[in-house]
Amino acid sequence: MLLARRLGRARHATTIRAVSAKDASIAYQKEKAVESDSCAIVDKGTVGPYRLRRPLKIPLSHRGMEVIQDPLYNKGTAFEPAERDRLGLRGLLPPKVSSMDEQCARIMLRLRSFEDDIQKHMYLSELHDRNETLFHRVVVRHIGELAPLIYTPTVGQACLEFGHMFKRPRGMYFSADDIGQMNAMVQNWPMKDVRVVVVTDGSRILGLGDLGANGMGIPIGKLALYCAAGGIAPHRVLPVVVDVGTNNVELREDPLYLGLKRPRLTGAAYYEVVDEFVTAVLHRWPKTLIQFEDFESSVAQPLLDRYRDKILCFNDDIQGTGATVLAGVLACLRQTGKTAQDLKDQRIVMCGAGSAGVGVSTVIKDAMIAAGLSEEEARSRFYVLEKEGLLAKQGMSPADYDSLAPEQQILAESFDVPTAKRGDSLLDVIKYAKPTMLIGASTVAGLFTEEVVRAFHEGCGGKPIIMPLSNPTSKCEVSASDAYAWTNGECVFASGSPFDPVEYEGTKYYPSQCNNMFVFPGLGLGASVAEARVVTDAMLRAASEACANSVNVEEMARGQVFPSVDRIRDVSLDVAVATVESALRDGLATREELLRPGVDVRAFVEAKSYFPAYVPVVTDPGFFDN
Ligand SMILES: NC(=O)c1ccc[n+]([C@@H]2O[C@H](COP(=O)([O-])OP(=O)(O)OC[C@H]3O[C@@H](n4cnc5c(N)ncnc54)[C@H](O)[C@@H]3O)[C@@H](O)[C@H]2O)c1
Ligand SMILES: O=C(O)C[C@H](O)C(=O)O
Ligand SMILES: [Mg+2]
Repeated sequence: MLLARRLGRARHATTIRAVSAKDASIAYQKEKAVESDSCAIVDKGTVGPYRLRRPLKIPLSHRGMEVIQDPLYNKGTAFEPAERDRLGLRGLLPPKVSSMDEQCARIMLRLRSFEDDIQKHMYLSELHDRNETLFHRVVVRHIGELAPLIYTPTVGQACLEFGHMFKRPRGMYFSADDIGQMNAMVQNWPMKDVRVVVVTDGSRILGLGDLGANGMGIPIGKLALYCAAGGIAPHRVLPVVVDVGTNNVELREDPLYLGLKRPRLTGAAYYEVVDEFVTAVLHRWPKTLIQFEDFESSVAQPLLDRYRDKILCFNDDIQGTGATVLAGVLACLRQTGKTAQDLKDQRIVMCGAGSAGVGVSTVIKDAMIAAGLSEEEARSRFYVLEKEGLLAKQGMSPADYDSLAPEQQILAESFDVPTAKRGDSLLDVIKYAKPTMLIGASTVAGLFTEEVVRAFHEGCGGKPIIMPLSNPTSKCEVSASDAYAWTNGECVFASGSPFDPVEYEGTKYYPSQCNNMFVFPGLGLGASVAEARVVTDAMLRAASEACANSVNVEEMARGQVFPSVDRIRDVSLDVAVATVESALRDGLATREELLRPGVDVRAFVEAKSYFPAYVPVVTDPGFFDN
């Protein structure tokens, strides 16, 4: 809490409402209804009237308390009588055997009794540490309600307070002090078949800056979505922090900080650590997908360039976000009866020239070229701003221009308003460029002021599209209620962090959430199931189109350009199938079963995706073969 106070936040009071027997009964009935309404459990072992559930094997030595204390095997009060005898659990649990419905009801009842989101986050992470199957089942059932608690925006607060709230470790830490040891260290992870690694160096955690080793909350949150939304089994995921120090002086001075208390490594020494980590991971798990997450911009693109053609990896903030925003843009065109070809007519003001701003602009620019524009024409439709105003070669010193990354140089070179110059303000750019889309990846809360939004609306000549992508909510460029009010309810609004529906002058508006959560779980599932060699732009484009097409009729009618988060599991399946099909088309899938003629890709991906359900637990010496 010390850090939270230093950063100006109030200490969280734990407020819990009392729960009665009547509340418990209502909660249980609701759980049963949710199950029959929306969760058709695919029990892959069901044959006629017999339920043959493939057992989960655990080491012979695992008995009694050890089973209860292992979150991958624990079922808590749901262990059946025969299992209680078989595993030495009799007497270690209360006599009543709970159903999963009852357990879910208990969790939700307790969760809803907390008033504070960070308390809810902690309660869920304790469940995660105690019973993974139940955690993921609750998340799958209540994803719309729980995603903002286990992921953005609450995960941002959890990272800020990580060192102070720390209870037990999850994932692995590879630090600069481990150089030379990493190949041995990976052997310490107990799971044999890791398929997805999400790694951060903690240097740019959401819009909160350098949080060092406290950034671990991000890979944990992303991988929770991989399991619940993407259908990757929990024993196949690994959250990682590569700790090369932190430039956050407050953290270095905090006695409770858990990472290396020294300035970040840079240059060759930095890349040496990341290279050793990547090599070690792939040495033990050659089929693993590595997702780079929340690396600050000066290393994000160089790391991507270093690995993208050699190993199965992607950078979520550059590529995942690019694919996601393009999906939103394609859905906006669909909303107004247009097609991808009409991308040609868009003019875009992007606030932010970091990984997200440049990644998104590059992806949309390439889509414009695919729609028929020349490279030069497509470039000229983008006005990218940074802290110092418009990023433009004109008006920039040659030295400053040379210091830009190549992707930034491309976006700074030509404009369809030729008088555009370095440092022009957002308001000026809006007035002369008359964009059709205003996107924020600046980390600056309130950047889209009333004056800016009204000028944008006036000049855009149609429905203004506003996408404030910065996370968490405290960094968002404009709130949904302000955006609707300042455009007389006419805008299409899609933000990185979620907003509740807005009532404006008697009409209800449904903001969309434009977050890479709609792409990375499905992209990762698809790339992993296909055992793809690499992640290509074509796979990302296919993922993007699948996401755009998954917005259903009701969502379209409500003005949404992204699906509701409640449907993220279905969307991820569509994205995964599109990813696999793209990999197959380009000869990049190596999974043998997928290479057979006439294979039903959707059925295959569905069959491979994890659904959290209890299966019988048996002891077996072949434990690691699961
Ligand atoms: N919604 C999503 O899916 C998603 C995905 C990735 C990133 N993001 C969010 O986008 C934000 C940016 O991420 P990043 O990695 O690019 O960060 P970054 O720190 O690398 O980049 C921020 C950029 O904003 C610019 N900036 C600062 N003040 C500005 C101002 N007043 N006007 C215009 N530009 C300004 C900076 O110069 C810099 O170029 C973060 O908040 C992140 O959480 C959202
Ligand atoms: O983590 C998110 O919510 C999206 C994105 O990856 C980000 O860094 O903001
Ligand atoms: Mg990120």
